[in-house]
Amino acid sequence: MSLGVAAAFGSTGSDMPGAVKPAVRASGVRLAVRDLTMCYANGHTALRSLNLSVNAGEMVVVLGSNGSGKSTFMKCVVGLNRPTGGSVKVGGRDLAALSGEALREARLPLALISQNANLVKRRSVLANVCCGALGRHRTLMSAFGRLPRDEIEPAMSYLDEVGLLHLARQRAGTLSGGQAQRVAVARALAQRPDVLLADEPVASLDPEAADEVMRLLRRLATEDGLAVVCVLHQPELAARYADRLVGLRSGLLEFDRPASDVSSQQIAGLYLAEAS
Ligand SMILES: Nc1ncnc2c1ncn2[C@@H]1O[C@H](COP(=O)(O)OP(=O)(O)OP(=O)(O)O)[C@@H](O)[C@H]1O
Repeated sequence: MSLGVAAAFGSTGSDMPGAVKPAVRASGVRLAVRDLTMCYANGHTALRSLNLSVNAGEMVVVLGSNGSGKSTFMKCVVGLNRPTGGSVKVGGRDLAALSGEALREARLPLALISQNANLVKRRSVLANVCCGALGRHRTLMSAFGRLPRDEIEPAMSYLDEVGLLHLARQRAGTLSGGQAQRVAVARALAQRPDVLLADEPVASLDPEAADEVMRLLRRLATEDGLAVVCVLHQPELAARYADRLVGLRSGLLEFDRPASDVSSQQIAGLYLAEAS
């Protein structure tokens, strides 16, 4: 808990009631994808027997050209697409085998950040972050328009975590693109996930803002023990921040290796091969 949050609550920090410090997660596999296959209704197979494991504290970046299956992969993992084969295990439960309330509950440890921050522009930054907690408090949906009181203090600490505590009371519609994306990260943290999925989180950001968001994701993996899976179209950012690079081509896993072992030729080949 930073002095900033402590000051906002007139406290010295650790003695604050209900203070939330992001827990450093125990090590171990957080996401285990086995033989993941997705064949769309039109007969197009977008993923072919994909295998991927992500540990706590690890940051994996998925690369691949347009149409290689990156978004399909993310949607299958988070349960927005029902895979036609394979398993997606989170916390020991196979999301691919669940539906309805059981799926909703089982995917609570997963948080997704998209290309657009999708904030409610007319509401405050703080209110937007609190919204991330709604999945854990379903009855709060009925109190729409009011901040869940118990979640305000943690939300402030998540804002502090992304370096935007000073903007807590500002309307979300006034933020820059980079700030909005960092608020989206704070909103994801309010969900208290074990696995953070980021689908092209820097696509609409300038290089400086993109770097800031990537640094943040890296820190959440290293310091808070989150398992981070990020889809990027910027190989140079991927090489700079990821522990592992995963290359997709036509729905197939082309490589899954430590970032330092992947050559620029291999990355270039990923895109050239897809085009041919
Ligand atoms: N709902 C759908 N029905 C049929 N085919 C689909 C559907 N969604 C995606 N596809 C196809 O599946 C393949 C993979 O698409 P996907 O969106 O996962 O690729 P991507 O790697 O995320 O691409 P991009 O980098 O352009 O976002 C593409 O050929 C796409 O046309």
